[in-house]
Parts: sequence; C-alpha cells; structure tokens
Amino acid sequence: MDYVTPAGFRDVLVDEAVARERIAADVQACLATRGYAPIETPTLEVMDVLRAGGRVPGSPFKLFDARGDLLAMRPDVTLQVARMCATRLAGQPGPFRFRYMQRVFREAEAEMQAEAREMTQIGIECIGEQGAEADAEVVELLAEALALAGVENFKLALATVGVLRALLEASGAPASWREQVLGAYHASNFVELDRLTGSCASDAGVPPVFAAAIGSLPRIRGGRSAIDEARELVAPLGCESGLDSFARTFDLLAEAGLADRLLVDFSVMSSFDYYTGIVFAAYSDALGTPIGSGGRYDNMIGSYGERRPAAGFAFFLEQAMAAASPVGNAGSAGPDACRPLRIAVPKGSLNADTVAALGAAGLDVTGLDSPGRQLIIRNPGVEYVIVRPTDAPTFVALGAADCGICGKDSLLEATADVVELVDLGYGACRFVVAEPAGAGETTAEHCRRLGSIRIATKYPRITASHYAKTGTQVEIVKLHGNIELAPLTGMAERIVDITATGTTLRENDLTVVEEVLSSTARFFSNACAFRTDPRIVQLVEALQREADVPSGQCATGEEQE
Ligand SMILES: Nc1ncnc2c1ncn2[C@@H]1O[C@H](COP(=O)(O)OP(=O)(O)OP(=O)(O)O)[C@@H](O)[C@H]1O
Ligand SMILES: O=P(O)(O)OC[C@H]1O[C@H](OP(=O)(O)OP(=O)(O)O)[C@H](O)[C@@H]1O
Repeated sequence: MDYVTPAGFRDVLVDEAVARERIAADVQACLATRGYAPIETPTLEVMDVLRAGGRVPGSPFKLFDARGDLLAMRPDVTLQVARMCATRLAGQPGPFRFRYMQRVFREAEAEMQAEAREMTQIGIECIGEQGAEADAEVVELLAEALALAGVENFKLALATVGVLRALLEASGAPASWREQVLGAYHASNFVELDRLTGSCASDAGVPPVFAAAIGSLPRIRGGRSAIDEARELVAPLGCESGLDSFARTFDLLAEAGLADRLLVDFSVMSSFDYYTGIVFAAYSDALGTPIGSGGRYDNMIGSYGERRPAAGFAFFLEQAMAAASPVGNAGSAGPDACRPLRIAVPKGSLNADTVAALGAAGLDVTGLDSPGRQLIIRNPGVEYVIVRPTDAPTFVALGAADCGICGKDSLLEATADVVELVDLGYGACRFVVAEPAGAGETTAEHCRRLGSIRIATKYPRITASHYAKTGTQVEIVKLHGNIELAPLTGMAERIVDITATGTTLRENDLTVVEEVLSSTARFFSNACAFRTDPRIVQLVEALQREADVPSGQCATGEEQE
C-alpha cells in the first residue's frame, strides 16, 4: 500500500507552516486593530442550508450523516456567516465586523485531480454597514492583508453591478435574453456578448441603444476616468445606479494611497445573484488565477431571515504565498513587465491560419510555420508554446500561457476559466449527430427496446450538453479519433462529430441526423493576464481588425453557455 494523502490534500512541513503562521498572525492582528472580531464556523453544514443562501461556490464534498441529512464540507465561509447572523445574532443591533481564517474544501474536476481540494481562506465580513466608506474599508483591508502576506505586484480590479442591472431592467428585454447576457458576463465571454448585443438583440426586440451600452460596458477599463466613461455611456439611459457611491469608494481608496493598485474594469462583474454593489478581485502578474475577491452582497443574509447589508472579501493563503514567491508557479512568467507575451498556438488544422492571423496582427511569427519538433518558439517580445488544440484552454487557464487560440469546440469541451475575446472566423466546422445511411428505423427500435442509444464522440461534454437539452437518454463512449468507425462496426448507434467539407461522412456512408453547434477559432486569454497585461487588449484590437467575422454577428446554432 502507498501511504499517500488523498489527491488535493497535503501535509504542510515546518518551513511552510512557520511562514503561514507568521502571515496569519500579521493579517489577523491588522484586521483586529480595525475592529474585526474572530469567528469560527462548523466544518460541516447542512447542504440545503448552504443552498438557501443562493450561490454555493465550487463543488462541496458531500456526505450523509446517520440521521440521513445531506451535509457539505464548507466550500466557503460567507454563506455560513450569513446563516449565523440571521439566526444566532437575530435581533442584535450590529453592526458586526468579523474576521476568520478557516480551511475550506472543494471537490476537483475529474481531470484536475492535482488541484488543491483543501485551502485556507482568510476573510472578513462587514455586516450592517452601507455606503462608500464601508466598501472602501473592505477593499483597503484586502490590500493591506495581501501586502502583509508579501504579495507585491497585485492589482485590484473593481466594478459595480448596479449599472448592468439597471441597463437590463430598463431595456425591457425578454428574460431569456437577459439571462444569456448575464451568462456571457459571468463567463467573461466577449464573443458571446457581441453575438447577443448584435443582431440577436434586434431579433429579441431590445432597443439598439441599450444593446450597444450593454455590449460596451465590459470594455470600459482604466483609472478614475473609466468611471466617467461608464457614466457617459449609461447616463443618457438613466442607468447610473451605484456609480456615485462607486466613484466615492474609488476616491477614498485613492486617498488611502491605493490609486496605483486600482483598475476600474466593468468586466469583473459576475455572480449577479450574489453581489448587489461593488465587486472586486485581486490579480497578481505572478499568478495565473485571482488571489482573492469580494464585494457587497446586501441580499444574502436576508435569504436566511433578518435582512442586513454586508460586504466582505476572502483570499486563499496558499494563493497569496504563491504570488509572494512566484518561483516555480505553474507557468507564470513572473512579475517582469518586459517578459515576452506567451501565446498557446494550436498545431494541426488550425495552425496555418493561426500563424497568418498572428502575423497579420503585427507579431513576429518567424519560425512558427515550420517549428519541426521545437515546442517553444522564442521571438523578440513573444513566445509561442505549440500545443494540441484541446490542451490550449488548460495552458491558458492555469497561466502557463497568457493567451491562446483554439476552436470554440475545444473551449466548450474544456470548460476552462478563460476570457473569450475574439471570433477569428477561420476553422469553421459544424458539430452534427450522424448515423449510417438508412439506419433510422433500427436506431429507433434500439431506443424503444433499451430506452437509450449509444453515442461515440471525441467531445463528451458537448454531447452530454446537447442531449441534456433535447432530453434524450444516451450512453456516451469517448473515442480519440476516427469516430466514424463506431457506428460502422456496431460499437455505437450514432456519433457526435465535426464535419467541415462533409467528405468523411459521405465516404463512410453516414448521414446527418441533427445539428449540434457550429464552431470557429477563438482568441482567448488568462483572466489575470487580461487584467494585468495591456498587450492582451492591444492584440485583441489587432486580431479583431483582421478577423473575418465582424463583432456582433449573430451566428446560428452556436452553443449557448
Ligand atoms: N475538418 C475538420 N476537422 C477537424 N477539425 C476541424 C475541421 N475543421 C475545423 N476544425 C477545427 O480545428 C480544430 C483542431 O482540429 P485538429 O484536427 O487539428 O485537432 P484535433 O485532432 O481535433 O485536436 P487534438 O490533437 O488536441 O486532439 C478543431 O477543434 C475544430 O475547431
Ligand atoms: O467533413 P470533413 O472535411 O471530411 O472533416 C471531418 C473530419 O475531420 C475530423 O477528423 P480529423 O481529421 O480531426 O481526425 P480524427 O478523426 O482523428 O479526429 C472529424 O473528426 C471528421 O472525421
């Protein structure tokens, strides 16, 4: 037997434990001097109680106790504090200022077993206070805590969700369109947002001025002037909700000496069911993932009973320590602003068009069209990592590359946390369900007899999502290539696969039964790189100019996320 810890759980040895203890003591002392009192919450929480608070972050570990209650190991502390306030502290006047440092637990995705599943969350909840002063206090304390943890090059990206809410409300748009827009904001998917606010908006009867404002808002970023820019955009539509308070918060933070750290960025808006005012996230150019985040969530405590306004932040100690000493971080190229921009370039059928697109965007692509077996091509100012297209999202999401290119299909299949920025137009293909010509009746009989059919595919997520929508029960078999063989050999009834020219289907006597989605190549970025490296936005603009697909085109059949 191997005496190993469970995947994602680890021992902390003395040197690291000493460093953790020091940071924890410094941060807790700082929070204490600002009036924050310690609290602790239980490791286990009743799952339904967690769900009652709205968004349950991550996927919690779940277990049944002897009473038959479904319990969750806490994936986060904020929901528990909300529950505690509305129950144990009901009737007490407040305000409350709480701090905590607790382990949280989250299940990992099947293919990300190396990911940490136990992390130390440090955070505060400022409950019962409202207004710019309280918001600034919370953001300022996150900055202080990160500095005490030794994180040097961090940026605080800030926005307020009120403006988008007001725009959506005032637009009179149908609920389904609004939901899709929120989904695109939440996923940082600019391509989808352009699709929705382009011709899709007119199809849905959304007034063009509102569609245009909703599409432009997440592109507004910068210093204090970005708030004025947002105001100019939304004031004529009467949708300035929350902007005055946001501007005041910015000014208070600037007065506290944080101006250089702040980045107003209306694309950081997410979790609209949860946040009601300011939202913020801390990014370091030494780390591929955000170090911490927070915001105002005035409705959450009310979902457990007594209503109280609240704001807070949380960060992972392990992330902060990794950002403080970046050596050895997964792929992070470190805080040197002069380092080359690292781009994940797909090999295979997208390669030639990708090299052409990057060259047309002004990058030095020397040697990229014929790299031989060389996996990294280094040119002045840029480094190309040559990857299998299906791996490109993983390289970018984990910060091993700043940005990358692959098909929309690969992005959907990977469900990686990246910012989808440009539809490059090339690599067009369709995903279809196909079966041997004339097999329709046999397949239907099979389905009648067994209640499901077997589908072979290289894309199990896209396939599962398609059949979840159609409500058909299927058994999915994952293959790695030559998918067409599956129905020809009797291994499966149908396939879900790419078709471009239709030659492969034709030559193997397969016919299309259903359309699933259409795909083209996308340029996408790591979320931190997008917010800390201005070269990404410059590249987006250059690629957009060259792309075949104008932004806002309402592609048909594209997968909705
Ligand atoms: N006829 C086509 N066949 C395959 N892919 C196509 C075709 N037309 C466009 N594409 C796009 O090109 C992408 C890359 O395809 P390619 O065949 O080069 O790699 P792959 O073998 O699917 O990926 P991996 O090597 O990572 O498994 C696809 O994900 C799809 O978006
Ligand atoms: O409509 P067509 O132009 O004929 O293209 C479709 C074929 O291309 C893809 O295969 P790929 O070449 O990627 O090989 P694979 O089967 O190994 O995935 C896809 O899986 C189809 O087999």
